Amino acid sequence: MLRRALPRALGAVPCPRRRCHRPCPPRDLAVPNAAWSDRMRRHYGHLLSTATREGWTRLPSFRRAREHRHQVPWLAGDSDSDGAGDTRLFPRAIEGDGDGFEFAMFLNVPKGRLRCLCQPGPFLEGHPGLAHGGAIATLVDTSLGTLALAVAGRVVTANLSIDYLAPVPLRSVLLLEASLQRRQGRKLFLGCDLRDPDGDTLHARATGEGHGDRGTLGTRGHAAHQGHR
Ligand SMILES: CCCCCCCCCCCC(=O)SCCNC(=O)CCNC(=O)[C@H](O)C(C)(C)COP(=O)(O)OP(=O)(O)OC[C@H]1O[C@@H](n2cnc3c(N)ncnc32)[C@H](O)[C@@H]1OP(=O)(O)O
Repeated sequence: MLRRALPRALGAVPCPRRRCHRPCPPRDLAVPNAAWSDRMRRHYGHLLSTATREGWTRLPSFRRAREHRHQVPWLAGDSDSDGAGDTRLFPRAIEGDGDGFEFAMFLNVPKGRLRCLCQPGPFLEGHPGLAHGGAIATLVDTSLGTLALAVAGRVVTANLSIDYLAPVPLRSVLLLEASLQRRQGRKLFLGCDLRDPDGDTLHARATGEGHGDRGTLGTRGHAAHQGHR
């Protein structure tokens, strides 16, 4: 008891690495939690109702890449070498609700589009009170990567270019709208805008290039995402 009370009395903060090692079923993290702001919840509700009406798919999101294998069998690479290790999908590496990336993605494969609603948390700080450019790049890469995987199967990011146009305050709400622009052989060209969904602010604009394995750019991703909601 003294061991717990003493650090508290000395003002110690809880360790941010709150890691759970107990075996438990994968938890879908792309749903509202107590750390989501009212704005985040409102936009999520709107996207969800639009999704149902207009044929978009809400993507579940898990802590580990392996937990996505039923959706995206080619996501985790060719090796099982990480099988026994304690790995995390990078944007899900921060465990406290609201501390890192809170996001939910909606996909429309026939239209070649993806929307990612996001609330960057306080552990993504760059300049005081603002999101780090690398955190924004992570959001962009994850969104473009997810869209590329969905439409084309096994793809890796070959190139990413981001124009940072306006700073992103921590805990703000952002809407990233991504689209597949064109295909050229094994190459996919994608782009996205990152905006304040309630205002005029365009925070970032990015383009990315995904490259597929020889012979894999086809309709595998499309088939894998059919009927997944
Ligand atoms: C629901 C899901 C939830 C889960 C969602 C999780 C989503 C996660 C998404 C994460 C995405 C990532 O971070 S992926 C990780 C980061 N990316 C990587 O590690 C990729 C590492 N790089 C590579 O593997 C390779 O370099 C490739 C595949 C990109 C290229 O290899 P290659 O195909 O053998 O290359 P090569 O024959 O030399 O060149 C082929 C053509 O590509 C061009 N080319 C080669 N490299 C590049 C380049 N970097 N940028 C532009 N163009 C390039 C060449 O000029 C040539 O053009 P031409 O002469 O034909 O015109």
